[in-house]
Amino acid sequence: MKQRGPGGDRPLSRRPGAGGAGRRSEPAPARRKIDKASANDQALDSIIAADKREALKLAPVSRETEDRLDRYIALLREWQAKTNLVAPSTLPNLWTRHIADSLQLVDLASTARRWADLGSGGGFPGVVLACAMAGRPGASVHLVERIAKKAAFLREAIRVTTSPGVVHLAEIGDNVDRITGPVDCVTARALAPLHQLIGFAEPLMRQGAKALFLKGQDVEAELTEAAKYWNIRPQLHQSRTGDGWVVELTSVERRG
Ligand SMILES: C[S@@+](CC[C@H](N)C(=O)[O-])C[C@H]1O[C@@H](n2cnc3c(N)ncnc32)[C@H](O)[C@@H]1O
Repeated sequence: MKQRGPGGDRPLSRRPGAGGAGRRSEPAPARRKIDKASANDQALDSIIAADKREALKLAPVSRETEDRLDRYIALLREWQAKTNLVAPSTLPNLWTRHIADSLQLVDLASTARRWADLGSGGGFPGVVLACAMAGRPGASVHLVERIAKKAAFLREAIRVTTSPGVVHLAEIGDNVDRITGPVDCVTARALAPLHQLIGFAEPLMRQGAKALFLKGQDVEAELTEAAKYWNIRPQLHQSRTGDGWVVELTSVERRG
């Protein structure tokens, strides 16, 4: 029986580009697209691998933690295709920009085992901290996020990394004082201006938590604003991964 090309009655072997004997065929457009996409994926893979080497120089981790972080990044890249978890422009620098940025907090609270990360989004710093805390006795990382899709991603990330995270799909204001048991350290990145972050974290800080907030270059202006509402004695740590700062607070008191 003769094969028919789609939408016509000419034999397939006679279609233009079908590659008759002695004639070099051009790849069909769909195939060309796939080849280009996979070349792009491979280029991105090697950029990310180089960035990972840089990141692990800035923030070294154990082999076990690295394995967990690899699984997390693989999942994030898979989900990123359908859900915006990080700014697409930061994908080549996932490890330095997001992973190392988050890991630097571990050294600033070396005895902390129980953490709460507010507004976790795609998991920075919360999932990274959970990966780093895995295997430590008594470790837990609470991740608070109000968008259901992101909370679903965070749950999956905690599952695939087998790390001690607890995801709360909730508004911070409604949830933060319902986190059971005391927390040693409360964190947030790219969530809100400092004076609001302090308001979010205050219930946990009253119970003894210290706060580590990842902030950008305009930290001085945010501190000036925060000082209108709060008595604070901030300690500033220059970020290991860029121009930003980590603001450390061990106590806060509402003014007047
Ligand atoms: C800009 S993203 C930053 C995410 C992550 N911390 C990071 O640095 O990549 C802020 C996240 O906080 C969440 N968020 C903002 N306000 C919140 C609130 N009041 N309660 C819970 N989640 C909140 C948003 O849904 C979003 O996912």
